[in-house]
Amino acid sequence: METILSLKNLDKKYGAVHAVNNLSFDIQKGNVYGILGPNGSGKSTTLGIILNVVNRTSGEFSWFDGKLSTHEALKKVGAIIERPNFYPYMTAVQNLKLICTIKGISSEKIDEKLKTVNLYDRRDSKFKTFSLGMKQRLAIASALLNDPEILILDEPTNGLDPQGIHEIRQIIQKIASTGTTILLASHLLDEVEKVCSHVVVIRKGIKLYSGRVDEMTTSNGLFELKVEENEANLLLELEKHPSILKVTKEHDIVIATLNDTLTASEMNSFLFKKGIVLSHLVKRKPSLEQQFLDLTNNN
Ligand SMILES: Nc1ncnc2c1ncn2[C@@H]1O[C@H](COP(=O)(O)OP(=O)(O)OP(=O)(O)O)[C@@H](O)[C@H]1O
Repeated sequence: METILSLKNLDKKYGAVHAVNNLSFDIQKGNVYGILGPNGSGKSTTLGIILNVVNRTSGEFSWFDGKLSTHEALKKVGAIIERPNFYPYMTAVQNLKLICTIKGISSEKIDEKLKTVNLYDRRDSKFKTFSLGMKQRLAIASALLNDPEILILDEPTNGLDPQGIHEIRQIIQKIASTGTTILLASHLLDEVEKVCSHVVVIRKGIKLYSGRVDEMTTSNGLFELKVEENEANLLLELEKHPSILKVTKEHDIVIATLNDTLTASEMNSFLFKKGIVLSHLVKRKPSLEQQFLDLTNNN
């Protein structure tokens, strides 16, 4: 697997504020990564360091297995880390042409990138007529003009309405499906869950977890159960089962949290043999939100 970016023991202090604390992780080609953390956890600072706009205090980072200097590597990176400045009285196409001229890149990809972000029909409209969501989509088009290996976005849906958020997330998924690696910073669990395959969870600059979103905890999940009669017997049998860590109640539903793997049919058949007939049985994984809270609490 090709490593696009590698961070090793990266550290950044702003005076007494330890914004990034000994942070290490790798970004592999073709995945969608989220840096997830609450406000002030060091996400923007981390992105600033790898894009050479913030100086690190210590530690290392290397692009493309260290084969290229950071300056050369950044030509293969598309990034939006601030609200971009476009000219309000120029059209979408005119703005993108100007960016191509400034960056010294060919303007032949402008139409293709406008199509990617669903702005082709509005290509000749002035920037000042665009909604916030359209402005953000034009920014993404501008970051794609050089066909980057990796697209970096800082809080890409901040300030947008639900429709705008949905559009941006769809576009990110579309870009990822063409093989472009993506790294986005977000404080929204929901966003990372919907868009990313991998996540680096940070709090106060410290990494709490990095890995696949769907393997964020080793939790075995839980069962929701209900019986029409003799609930006391159900509780008793569940408490005796070796794969069950704890038994609690939420309204009229019994929750059995697992400490080992157990399928719904195994659970059903175990209880049936004990003479217990269930009226409700659902197996659930804890939500990402719960997993995130568990991680931050445990650390
Ligand atoms: N230029 C700066 N000077 C001093 N402190 C800074 C500076 N930039 C960031 N910080 C501090 O570093 C910490 C991390 O900030 P950073 O912006 O990287 O976090 P973040 O996770 O991106 O948060 P947000 O989503 O709110 O931008 C915060 O405590 C912040 O106040």
